[in-house]
Amino acid sequence: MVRLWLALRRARGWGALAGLRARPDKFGGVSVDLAELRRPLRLERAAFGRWLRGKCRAGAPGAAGRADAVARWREEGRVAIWLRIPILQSRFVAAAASQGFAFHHAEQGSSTLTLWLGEGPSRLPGYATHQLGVAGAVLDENTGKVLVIQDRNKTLNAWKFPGGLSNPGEDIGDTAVREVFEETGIKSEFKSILSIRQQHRHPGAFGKSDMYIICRLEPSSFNISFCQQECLRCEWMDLDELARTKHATPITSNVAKLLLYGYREGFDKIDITMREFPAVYTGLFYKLYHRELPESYRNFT
Ligand SMILES: NC(=O)C1=CN([C@@H]2O[C@H](COP(=O)(O)OP(=O)(O)OC[C@H]3O[C@@H](n4cnc5c(N)ncnc54)[C@H](O)[C@@H]3O)[C@@H](O)[C@H]2O)C=CC1
Ligand SMILES: [Mg+2]
Repeated sequence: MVRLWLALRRARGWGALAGLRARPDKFGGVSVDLAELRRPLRLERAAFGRWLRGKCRAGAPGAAGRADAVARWREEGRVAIWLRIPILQSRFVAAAASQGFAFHHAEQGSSTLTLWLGEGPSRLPGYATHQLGVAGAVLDENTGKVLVIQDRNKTLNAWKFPGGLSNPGEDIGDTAVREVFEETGIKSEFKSILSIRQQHRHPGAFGKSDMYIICRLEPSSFNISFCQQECLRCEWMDLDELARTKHATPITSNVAKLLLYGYREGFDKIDITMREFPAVYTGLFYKLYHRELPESYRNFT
């Protein structure tokens, strides 16, 4: 009899759920990570579905592997369930979806699904809403020339500042400096932010919103060696000419005029500069970007 029970248990994979933990969060939800399954291959998709539905009797008391998972969390007054599923265990996604779970987000190696159990519409925060692109307006103050490119992959060959998408965890200024170097071979240093463009439903952002920041950079090398895959043309152009030409993208045109104003009247008129501070999270720092604040106001108490 015991043998039969064990055989049944093994066949259905219920034992694989033992040891799975439900971790409460400070908002009243619970998180379950299927990466914690000890023998994921032994757990059948249907068995997982039954466990979620609350029709199996697997696992130890107190563990997430006990019966009535969703119903029990609902009774306990949990407001939400976060379910992380490693990509190789993706067969469980459909089982969870049939219980009302929906995708919250996916990373390269896993997806996270959520189910809102609380009163009224879901109050769970969404995932990433924007992609970030950063360009560098590299101005050689000695010659009044600015570095411009034409993209190889665009139908309209308009002049623009070199730039591209930010990598995860990358500072705005670092993206500008890196992209400028990769696309043109020019080395530069971050000075300030000049403009921020927000565009919703951007076709190049998979229909999401796009933030496009243009930074003012100071060059430390001048010999162009541009990337043949990404750029059609690249040159140092008179800032006056860029501000006047019709062959520039509208954003480039506007920012060229702003940069010209700063070049003539003083960059303090246009710069959004950066200061770094320790974050409340131990060991981390953040960067604060704002217009120049006089010393007397910085120390204002
Ligand atoms: N007004 C302006 O001056 C313009 C501003 N932007 C902004 O610049 C930022 C993006 O800059 P980019 O130079 O485009 O990024 P980027 O410099 O990071 O280059 C993107 C690379 O990905 C490749 N790529 C894109 N989609 C692809 C696909 N489906 N398959 C294969 N390869 C693909 C491209 O060919 C390119 O090599 C965005 O924020 C955008 O809004 C873009 C164009 C013009
Ligand atoms: Mg680019």
